[in-house]
Amino acid sequence: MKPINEPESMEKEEDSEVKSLAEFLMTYHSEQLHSIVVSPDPKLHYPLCIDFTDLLNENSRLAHLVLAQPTVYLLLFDRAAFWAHKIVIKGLKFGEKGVEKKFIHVRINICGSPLECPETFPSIGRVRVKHRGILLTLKGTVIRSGAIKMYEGERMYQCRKCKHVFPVYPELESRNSITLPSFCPSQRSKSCEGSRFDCVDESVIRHDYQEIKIQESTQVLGVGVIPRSIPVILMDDLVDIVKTGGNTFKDLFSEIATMNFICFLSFHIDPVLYQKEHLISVWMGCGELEHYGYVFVADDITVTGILTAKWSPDLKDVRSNLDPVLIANYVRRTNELKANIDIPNDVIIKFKHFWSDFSDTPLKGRNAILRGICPQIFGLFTVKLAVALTLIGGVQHVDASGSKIRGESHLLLVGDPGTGKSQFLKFAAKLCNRSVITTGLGSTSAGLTVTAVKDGGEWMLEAGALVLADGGICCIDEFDSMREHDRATIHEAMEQQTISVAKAGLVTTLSTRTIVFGATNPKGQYDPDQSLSVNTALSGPLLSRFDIVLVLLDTKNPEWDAVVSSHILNEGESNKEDHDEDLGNIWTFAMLRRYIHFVKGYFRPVLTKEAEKVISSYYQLQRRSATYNAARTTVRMLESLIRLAQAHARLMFRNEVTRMDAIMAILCIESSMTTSAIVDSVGNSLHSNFTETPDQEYAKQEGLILEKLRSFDEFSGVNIIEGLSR
Ligand SMILES: Nc1ncnc2c1ncn2[C@@H]1O[C@H](COP(=O)(O)OP(=O)(O)OP(=O)(O)O)[C@@H](O)[C@H]1O
Ligand SMILES: [Zn+2]
Repeated sequence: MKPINEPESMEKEEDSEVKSLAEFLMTYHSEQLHSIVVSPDPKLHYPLCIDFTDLLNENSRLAHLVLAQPTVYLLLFDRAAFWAHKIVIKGLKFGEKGVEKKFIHVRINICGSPLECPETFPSIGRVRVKHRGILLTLKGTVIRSGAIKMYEGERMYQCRKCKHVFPVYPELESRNSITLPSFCPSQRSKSCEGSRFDCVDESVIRHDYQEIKIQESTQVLGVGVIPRSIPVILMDDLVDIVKTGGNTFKDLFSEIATMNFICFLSFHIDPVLYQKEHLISVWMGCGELEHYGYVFVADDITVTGILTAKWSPDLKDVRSNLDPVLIANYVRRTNELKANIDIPNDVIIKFKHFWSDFSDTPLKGRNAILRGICPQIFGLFTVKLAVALTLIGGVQHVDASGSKIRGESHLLLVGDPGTGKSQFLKFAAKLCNRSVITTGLGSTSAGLTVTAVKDGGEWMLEAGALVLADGGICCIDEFDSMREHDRATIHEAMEQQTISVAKAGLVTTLSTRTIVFGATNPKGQYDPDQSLSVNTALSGPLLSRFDIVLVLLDTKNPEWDAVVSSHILNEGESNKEDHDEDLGNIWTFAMLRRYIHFVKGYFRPVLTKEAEKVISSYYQLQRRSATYNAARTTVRMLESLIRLAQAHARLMFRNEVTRMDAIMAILCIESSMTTSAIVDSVGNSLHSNFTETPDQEYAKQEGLILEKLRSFDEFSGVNIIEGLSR
């Protein structure tokens, strides 16, 4: 049985389009064709990726036809690829073995082409009927992934009268029904008029099939706009290409297949056993998955495909709708791309020059950077330092017992209304390349963590804010308003950075390597005599997951009010406080974003002995001091001190954690304690301001802290953090 792509003969078919497309492929993609030809397996579906820009340059007429009539021209392109690979087989060098393939799919990458325009690249919420049938590109985060199924695609029919054989394609819109032509499509000179056709045995082509759902990123929406989502159909080599709460299933299955596990990966409710070389849907409890180190990430993807529509399933008492759906032709995962904010060399040289200018007054240089954080907010030095350290974070490592200690810090602002919390949340979200801004209740039904939803009779997992922000930051306003079920799962999400799910038969583990930046108002009037738990209605264990908790009390402070009001009123003239203008010009938002990204990726600071001694003494002092707050003086505090000290070293553009970094980490923790153990001046972070001589100020603070630690006899004691900070 010749495969569907096989034109009877290029000459007879007079199919000049196929010929031109085949020539284009031979010119631009001979290596891909060659590697397809020498691959051994004739039954697999092979992708052949082309750049739309090349096609546009080579043959703009054809490029526009592919854009306007992709349903026809993508099929012609596949036939052209099939034809071209046969030519390559004929042209193989002596001794090279080529295997004829049945399925080659041309995949169109529009990246960098003029197609990246609103017309052909709208946001998901702007998709309309006018986009139906053209080659469309959408961008979003994978929030759901359905079971992997088999789909009966094209098949051959034969005319009873003239024996002409022709392909018939099922229509997705009408639930893959087959519509036969009313008359024989044979184009022989004498038309046949036949109207009765038989399906040719064994001619049905079956495809791997998977349905996912992508949601537009909340970052590109205005505040309060509901993120839209759209189903996407993946077929053949595109199945499993994205991860949503699931590693690339292929690696997972091939590993399990070799282990001959017959269990069912809980994503697929209807276990379907494919042949070994395809996929074995397998049961697998999350324990085993986690045991094999499979934790999961929601992918940001760009999908190019054909927009069509599909009737929703017939469900009792539920109206059937014609839902838009995108049939994917090409999928590009962009999280890795997004992760690499481009930092040209000349910018790195600027960073180095900046620090060489401040080699004598390093904290003055640091404060110039901190002033770039939320410049519209006056003062709040402690908050700006905490935001910077939280965004930069520490170094993830594995401790002596083999468990992973997170590198990401978490920050909570507890403040009266109007103290600038939301401004900091929004600014921090913009500084990160991957961020989700939400409220404690969560902006979708999935809330903060994850939820199981029934879609077309099939259970799926829908990722919540923390899963969608994996690898970035999740800014949560009204943190205390989260749902009960989120309160339970967020503990694991913030510390172990995973969410174990066991809902509706779905058992898996999702990854949440996310910075959590929360903001909440105190419960009623903040009572300094009460613990943080009482003032925030957040449990001690949940509070202990935050490296820093800053309290912003709008206590009446006349000179502070005068300074802030004059700052706000003069905002129009100069957006900078009175300090060196050119410093403000260096640390623009873009430079700050690049700096944070650079120091986070470039430095892996290790604690010096001095820093270890200061941190371990402070921790032991805390454990013994009368005012210590049990909920916050746990080993977690020790890990926080190390993370913050490492983050401060990175902020200072250094690869080792000095005593200064350790003391800065202590000052941050002290600010969190509200009732400080050793530094009296902290407490209400709202009125912390930048000083003109930070280096001199620091020398005083350092003396004070070391004095307290020295008086504490453990200062020369056993160093308890040896090995913690590797
Ligand atoms: N120190 C400050 N300097 C300049 N502007 C400030 C300062 N503090 C607050 N503001 C201004 O007050 C307004 C309120 O800020 P914001 O909305 O962030 O407060 P909030 O703490 O989030 O309030 P709520 O708790 O009600 O959400 C903003 O316009 C902000 O710019
Ligand atoms: Zn016929």
